[in-house]
Amino acid sequence: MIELVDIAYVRSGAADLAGAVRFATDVVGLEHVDGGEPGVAHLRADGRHHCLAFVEGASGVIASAFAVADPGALALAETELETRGFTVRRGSPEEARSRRVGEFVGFDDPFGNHIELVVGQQTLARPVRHGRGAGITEFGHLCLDAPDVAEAHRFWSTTFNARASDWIGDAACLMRIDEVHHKLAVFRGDGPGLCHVNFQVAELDDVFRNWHHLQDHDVVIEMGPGRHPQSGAVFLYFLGPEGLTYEYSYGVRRITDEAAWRPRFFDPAEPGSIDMWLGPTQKPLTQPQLVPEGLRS
Ligand SMILES: CC(C)c1ccc(C(=O)O)c(O)c1O
Ligand SMILES: [Fe+2]
Repeated sequence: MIELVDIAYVRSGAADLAGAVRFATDVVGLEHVDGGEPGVAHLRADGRHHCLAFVEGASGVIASAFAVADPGALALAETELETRGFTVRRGSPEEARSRRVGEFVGFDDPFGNHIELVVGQQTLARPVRHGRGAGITEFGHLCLDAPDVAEAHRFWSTTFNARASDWIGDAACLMRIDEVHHKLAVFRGDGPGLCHVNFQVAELDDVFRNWHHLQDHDVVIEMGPGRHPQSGAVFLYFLGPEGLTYEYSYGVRRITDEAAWRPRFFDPAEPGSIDMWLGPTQKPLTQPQLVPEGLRS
């Protein structure tokens, strides 16, 4: 069993690199950390050097990365994945530099999502210079697509230390690797992909202020503001360039009594199972079946 200690970053292709960076800073509120690396832009939300990297090229996710504890744990993870039949590739020193990590390995999960395991992700001591005062405090979670959510859970919970916190039928599984209700989610999709990246904000007011800001700037709101019954967080999903969906959320649950927590099963057809406030979906999050019938717009 490989122990993931945190999420690290998402690396994504951007056909219009400047446009993707402009949106991530001026609209989302991330910091552009100028690394002087042509064709690569690093975006920062918290102490991590970056949690999102755009690489000039075809749009779409390149890798989703998780941290393991140390180089010994990474070497063991490499062996374990190979024993389980995965083809694992060690990143070159140059690739590691671009990711601001000490070392990393990459492999494809059973559905074709490219995953990187990293050690020594760089921390920046200075405060985040937010592109806009959106209230972002942290890179909250990443959500992958997979055609079979139960199978994806089996993979993440047997190969790794991920535990199901809650299920939304066979449409989604929310998994924790520490006390936070989920840092990894899997959402049913036709194939592999990145469903969304989540950023936590400091206050409830930030969600609503951001909602107005996004509307004022003609950003496509995909869902929200609403409240997820799973994590209890107030959320807002919106669409950025390159097809990347962002989520702001406030107030995610922490599971502090590990032994007492039992995953719950929410029926996606039941009103309120995604949004306790029963809000409409302006643009469905890829999968219309997630939105209860009658609430679909
Ligand atoms: C609809 C998606 C998969 C979802 C569901 C619930 C939560 C939450 O409880 O916070 C999310 O963050 C989601 O992205
Ligand atoms: Fe989410």
